Amino acid sequence: MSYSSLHQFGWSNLFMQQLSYDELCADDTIDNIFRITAIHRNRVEAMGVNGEASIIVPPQFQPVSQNLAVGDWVMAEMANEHFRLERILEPKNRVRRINNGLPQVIAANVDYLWIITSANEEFNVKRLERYLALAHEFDIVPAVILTKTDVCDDLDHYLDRLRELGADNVHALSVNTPGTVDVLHAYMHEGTTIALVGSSGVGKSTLVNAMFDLTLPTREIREDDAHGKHTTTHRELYFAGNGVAIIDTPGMRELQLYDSEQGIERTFSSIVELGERCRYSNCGHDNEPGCAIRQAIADRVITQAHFDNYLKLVKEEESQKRRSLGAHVVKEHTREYFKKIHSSNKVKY
Ligand SMILES: Nc1nc2c(ncn2[C@@H]2O[C@H](COP(=O)(O)OP(=O)(O)OP(=O)(O)O)[C@@H](O)[C@H]2O)c(=O)[nH]1
Ligand SMILES: [Zn+2]
Repeated sequence: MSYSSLHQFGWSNLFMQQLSYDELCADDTIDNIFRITAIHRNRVEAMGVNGEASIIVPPQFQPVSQNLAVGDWVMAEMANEHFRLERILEPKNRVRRINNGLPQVIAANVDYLWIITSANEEFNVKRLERYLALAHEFDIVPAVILTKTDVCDDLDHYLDRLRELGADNVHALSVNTPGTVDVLHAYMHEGTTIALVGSSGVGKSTLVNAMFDLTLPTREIREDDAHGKHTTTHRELYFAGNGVAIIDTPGMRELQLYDSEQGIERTFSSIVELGERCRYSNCGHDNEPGCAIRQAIADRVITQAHFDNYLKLVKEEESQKRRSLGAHVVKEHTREYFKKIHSSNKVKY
């Protein structure tokens, strides 16, 4: 079996180069390489060249939710007829969030984030901005996909709002309008990993089923745990026939931003740039004279809602930092943050 047979699951040189010379020489190394498809309390489900396997996670990698995510590449050894996790390969990226005050990893090695929204009352620019910030923070290429354009009376309204987002990849389509989904083929090459986000009912499953050789099963799988009790678990990564991996996790839907300062800056780059032009370096963008942000809102260059959402995300980011790092660090962080916004750092008259 050659390593190229792992490409369909997303294997690349990034992982290959983490193997030692001895590992590369050994014939059976490839049988011990897996990509995680589901996470449980003490074990993970994974895909390898010989098919699916269940891998026991020993104590040094616990708690599983903080150390491993769907999409991770791992190495495991067979012991007593069970695979045991030995090593986690350094990922290309990892999506994190805070859950009950603790950082949790929810997905790893993601190439594209398909941010799905529908052309109806579900549509919400603030939510889209939040998802864009998430993608930027974790180095994932975002694509905003507007669905259900076939049942919408005023498509221009939605297209205008999308334009205001300033995102690079924006697509409007409907599974009922032949040809409109074809633009998405540009994202679908062998070895690519696409994660889906979007509210319930926007058409995520419908789109995946239309685009891929794959039927998304019902999300909840009943199974027996070690004590014979029923637990509900989630399968979260699927491989489509064309070698594309799809990540669809509840965690992504409940996302809160974590350590997302850079993502916020990139998503709201126009606001950050405007802030540098305020007359006073410590401008609170409230009623100060010479505030470039207030002026831009008055001139309709940016909307009040866009600025409010920016402030909300900055505040959310700070309160999460406070919870996870302690108040002292947040104070320092906030100072640095605003220093950066006012990097020109001089008062202009
Ligand atoms: N008219 C129209 N209906 C669509 C389109 N895409 C999806 N739908 C319908 O929207 C409803 C919800 O679609 P789903 O694919 O189940 O939505 P989802 O985002 O996967 O929802 P969850 O699984 O709850 O997260 C279904 O009744 C679909 O038939 C579309 O392009 N046009
Ligand atoms: Zn200002």
